[in-house]
Amino acid sequence: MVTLQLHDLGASYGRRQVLSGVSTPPLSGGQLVALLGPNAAGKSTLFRRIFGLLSGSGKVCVDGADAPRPIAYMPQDNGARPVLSVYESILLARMQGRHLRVSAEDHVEVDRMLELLDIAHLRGRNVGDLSGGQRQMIGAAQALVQQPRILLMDEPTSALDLSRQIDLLTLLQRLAKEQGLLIIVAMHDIGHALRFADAAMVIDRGHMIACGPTEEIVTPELLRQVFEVEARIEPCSKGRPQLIVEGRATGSPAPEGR
Ligand SMILES: Nc1ncnc2c1ncn2[C@@H]1O[C@H](COP(=O)(O)OP(=O)(O)OP(=O)(O)O)[C@@H](O)[C@H]1O
Repeated sequence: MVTLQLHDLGASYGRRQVLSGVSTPPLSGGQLVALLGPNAAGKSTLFRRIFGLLSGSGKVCVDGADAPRPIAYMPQDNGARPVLSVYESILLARMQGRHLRVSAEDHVEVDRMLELLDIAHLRGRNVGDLSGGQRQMIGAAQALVQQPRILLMDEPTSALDLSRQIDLLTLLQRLAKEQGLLIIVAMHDIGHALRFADAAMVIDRGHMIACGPTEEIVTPELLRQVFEVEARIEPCSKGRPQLIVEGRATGSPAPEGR
């Protein structure tokens, strides 16, 4: 089973230090982890640092990953070329870091991904002509088709309607369990984190505040301190934890720089 552990990670843009001292316990495959934090906390920067797009201090340790590209990254903005068809853009993502010739298996995998994400009807469309939500689904397909052991997804549901948000997070939860993947999803919807994520990592102003089982980490105190809201967590009629937000915490003006 794959494991990922972060040791004292730092990252800067020019002279501006954005992440520092970010460490985690070993995070093993088979789970969906929510990466939580307010705007500008450093979530995207942490993904770029783990994926190797940014250098910096500290170490990213990956064990037991036997895939051609062990880590895949779905950025917030899908960089797919607008002139390519959906099929071509997913195939191109599949070929990154692999052999040069497209095999029958590569085509089978692209078709499988189109079915899995329920986007087969878009296969011939130009990426540039798609809606924001449709493009987001293509981004998810581009990441999954690489068959990584670790998947970093930056707000993959932000443009999706509610039923598609649930469908995608349910699918990711299932893939993590069935295939032993470690899937880390940056998200702003703490209710979704409570419902779908086995564990949560919370960062604020570039520092790791907490990392562990979601229900232990996401508490009213943390929501007040980090997210500046008064909220309760109660079981819904099906027994699942549910977030009830009362309002903004009083006496806690947003810190500068956010
Ligand atoms: N390319 C860049 N150059 C300079 N500063 C950057 C760059 N990208 C991000 N930053 C800064 O780094 C800090 C962290 O940004 P980052 O995008 O990692 O936050 P985030 O937690 O993903 O935010 P959000 O939830 O708003 O997407 C912010 O202050 C941001 O302005």
